[in-house]
Amino acid sequence: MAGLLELHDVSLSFKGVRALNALSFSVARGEICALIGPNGAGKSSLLNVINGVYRADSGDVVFDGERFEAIHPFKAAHLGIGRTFQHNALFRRLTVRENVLAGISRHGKASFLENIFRFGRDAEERRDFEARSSRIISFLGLEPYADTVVSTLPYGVQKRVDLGRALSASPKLLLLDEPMAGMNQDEKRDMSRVIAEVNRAFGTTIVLIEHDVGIVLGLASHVVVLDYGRKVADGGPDEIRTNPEVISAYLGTVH
Ligand SMILES: Nc1ncnc2c1ncn2[C@@H]1O[C@H](COP(=O)(O)OP(=O)(O)OP(=O)(O)O)[C@@H](O)[C@H]1O
Repeated sequence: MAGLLELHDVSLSFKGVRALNALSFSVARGEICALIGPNGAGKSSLLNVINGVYRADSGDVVFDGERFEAIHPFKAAHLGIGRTFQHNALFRRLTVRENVLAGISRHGKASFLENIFRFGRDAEERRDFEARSSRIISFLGLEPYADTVVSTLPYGVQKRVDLGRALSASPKLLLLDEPMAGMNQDEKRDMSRVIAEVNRAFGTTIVLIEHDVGIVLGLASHVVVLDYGRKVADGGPDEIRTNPEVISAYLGTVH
């Protein structure tokens, strides 16, 4: 069966630096796929090609049966590709609820400001958005912070808010760029549990970048290992865990 996301021979260079080199793999509907590999391997560049921030030099991307060589990020979002960034894409002076509402509003008739400040054309739509944002906030365990300004929250909580913002648009595919970066082990375990719950409860297909291999092998059902823009391994966590080349080159000792 065709994957929700398929990459065919995707290459991308920056002034002679090959960020992605004829990369092909497929992400099945409903799976959690982790991208791992050393710094500079091409992981973020790949997410940027998938959601249209970068245009591949060659190759193509097929998302949900639709093939594209280049896509605008707004179109990607409209097709159902959601995204978080290494550095959160949050409105730092707005509250958690307002940030989640902002993610939803992008897909509505009323403007973001109309929804935030509760004026505007479509009261029914606004009530629906507010109910959806409350459900997401509750699902992510963010209720205690719902009316708190984002910039005052601990980093780990902000990462969860960013996940809520991306989730609010009900994406089919969620791209998470280092959702656990800068977290301690307890925060990572919490975030990992939340990501698994999102995947299970909403059936959202997830592609994530994470450096902590222990966390990745416990969370992902599919792991793609990159180095210098090339794919060096592609399989289930057990396959990756026991791949001698992967262990010696990228993972070190895995427990
Ligand atoms: N906008 C850019 N301009 C120039 N070079 C870039 C740009 N983005 C990425 N690169 C280069 O492309 C290569 C792949 O970078 P990329 O950020 O995709 O790797 P990564 O695996 O995400 O690394 P990290 O784990 O450090 O985030 C690197 O050599 C990087 O320097």
